[in-house]
Amino acid sequence: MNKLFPTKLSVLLEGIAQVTPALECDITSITLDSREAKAGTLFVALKGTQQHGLNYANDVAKQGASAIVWEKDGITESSELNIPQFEITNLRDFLGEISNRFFGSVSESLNMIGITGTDGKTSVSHFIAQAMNDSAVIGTLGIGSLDDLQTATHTTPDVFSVHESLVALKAKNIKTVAMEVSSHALDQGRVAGVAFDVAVLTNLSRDHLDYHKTLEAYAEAKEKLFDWAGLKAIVVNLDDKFGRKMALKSGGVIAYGVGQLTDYPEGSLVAVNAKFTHKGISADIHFAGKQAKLNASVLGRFNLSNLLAALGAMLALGDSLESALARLNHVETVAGRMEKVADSDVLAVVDYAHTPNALETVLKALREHTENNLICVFGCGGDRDAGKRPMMAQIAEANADVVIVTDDNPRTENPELIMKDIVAGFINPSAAVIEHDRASAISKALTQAKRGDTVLIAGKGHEKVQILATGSIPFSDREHANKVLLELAA
Ligand SMILES: CC(=O)N[C@H]1[C@@H](OP(=O)(O)OP(=O)(O)OC[C@H]2O[C@@H](n3ccc(=O)[nH]c3=O)[C@H](O)[C@@H]2O)O[C@H](CO)[C@@H](O)[C@@H]1O[C@H](C)C(=O)N[C@@H](C)C(=O)N[C@H](CCC(=O)O)C(=O)O
Ligand SMILES: Nc1ncnc2c1ncn2[C@@H]1O[C@H](COP(=O)(O)OP(=O)(O)OP(=O)(O)O)[C@@H](O)[C@H]1O
Ligand SMILES: N[C@H](CCC[C@H](N)C(=O)O)C(=O)O
Ligand SMILES: [Mg+2]
Repeated sequence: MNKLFPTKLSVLLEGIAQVTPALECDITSITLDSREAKAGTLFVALKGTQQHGLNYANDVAKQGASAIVWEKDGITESSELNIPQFEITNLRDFLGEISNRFFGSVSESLNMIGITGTDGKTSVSHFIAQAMNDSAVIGTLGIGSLDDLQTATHTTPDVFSVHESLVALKAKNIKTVAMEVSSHALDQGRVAGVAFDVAVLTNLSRDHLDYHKTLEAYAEAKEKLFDWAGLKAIVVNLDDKFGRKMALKSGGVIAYGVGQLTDYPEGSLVAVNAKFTHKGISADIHFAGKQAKLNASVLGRFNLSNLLAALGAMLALGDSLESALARLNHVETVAGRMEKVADSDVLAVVDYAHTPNALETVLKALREHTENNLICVFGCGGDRDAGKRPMMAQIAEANADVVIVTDDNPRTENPELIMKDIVAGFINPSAAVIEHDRASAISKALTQAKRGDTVLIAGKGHEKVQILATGSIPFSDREHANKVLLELAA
């Protein structure tokens, strides 16, 4: 970010590193990425999972950067440079402070809702943003108010981009930010220094073990959000084991669930008499002795849980049950989440289920909307947790009548080997159809579907590209399915 008024290096690093008058300079931008460094930049070199940012010290110096701070982690010395450089032990611990000094602690003047959980973060954040005035999201589908979303490369951007985005949102008169906080982000300090008011947990199940290695480490990363300094409230899912654990935290807990009122502690946010039709979801909502009606036109049992999470966050920020529900009742399907493709005799749904839990939840939810056969097209991403591949196969086999396995962003991995991992999970591998080409797989599913059947196209949701080792090629599940359905109808 380029600032009109620079910050002195000594101010940015006060108490973190000694900046002598000889080393003093004006900082006008700050980055973790050497490629963005230029005159006036403070380059913050961290040790990552692949390499150390300090490898790029010479580059940033040549690019005219003003100073470097580097994380002293396994590296004992850097090369001679013509710009000031400071080695700092535990540099990651200071990222929040540095961000707030540079960007001006803007999150303190916003209603900040942090949403974490394995599945449902995007859905909950978008439900909140649809229902609240002057709101914005930061997450998988982009950054900004919903009518002005700027695409993002990550669910949670790096720490300086997060703070920079908050400054931009504040300048656009945004008052509430519903922000997805991934486990990677919590582990890497990408939300350091953000003053969250409300922390929301949707659920916790298996994902990202390529990165976190164990479920315990994954859960520990998620838990950080519920111990955040300054939180006013936490909103947690009592239908989830980890949610029940988080509900034991002290202070301002809004705990939600779907079922009978008597199943939950007094004062919980509970949806009873839930009904699911092809038009949507209805339920009676109880909270702290009050009752109101929910009537929303989104599909899938799990979305009732997501709506409760959104409602809980709105209540935590001071909304009344009646007024929050009046607005939540108008929410629309979130792009690529349980999204009906087109009106036809066949219910074709595009959904972003890319974890075992999501796939099972979505297949079970769709079974409630299906008269005859449930056909499932899915694949698994390359360069991502390989352990979930056989699990997803097992779930597809158990919950769908027909399974077609296809490619889903193989990235740098060999699609044949990803397929092999998936197929290993089937009890009866010969019953599954293998079709690497995603367009052909979707065509096969829709062509064989008959009236009363449902086709689930899982894994890529809103995505507009297929990521291959050779680069990305344009591909949209929704567009392709729509085209096939139109051809079949002609
Ligand atoms: C595993 C992971 O999360 N990696 C992220 C992390 O990289 P890293 O710290 O391991 O960095 P590295 O590649 O070892 O490089 C070390 C340092 O050198 C710097 N560098 C690197 C190259 C260069 O030319 N110049 C340079 O300065 C990097 O900025 C970094 O600070 O920090 C980088 C900069 O912020 C991220 O781009 C990168 O995301 C990678 C590409 C990624 O794929 N991340 C995914 C798994 C991810 O973050 N997903 C989550 C969750 C998704 C969800 O479930 O919703 C997300 O929030 O999106
Ligand atoms: N509450 C839920 N419980 C179980 N599965 C869910 C829930 N909400 C959504 N899903 C499933 O997860 C998929 C992804 O939903 P969503 O994009 O909201 O999650 P996310 O947590 O943001 O995912 P990502 O980690 O990719 O950012 C949905 O398409 C659906 O299949
Ligand atoms: N945010 C998730 C998205 C996965 C989407 C799926 N299509 C895949 O590529 O695995 C991740 O980065 O793990
Ligand atoms: Mg998301």
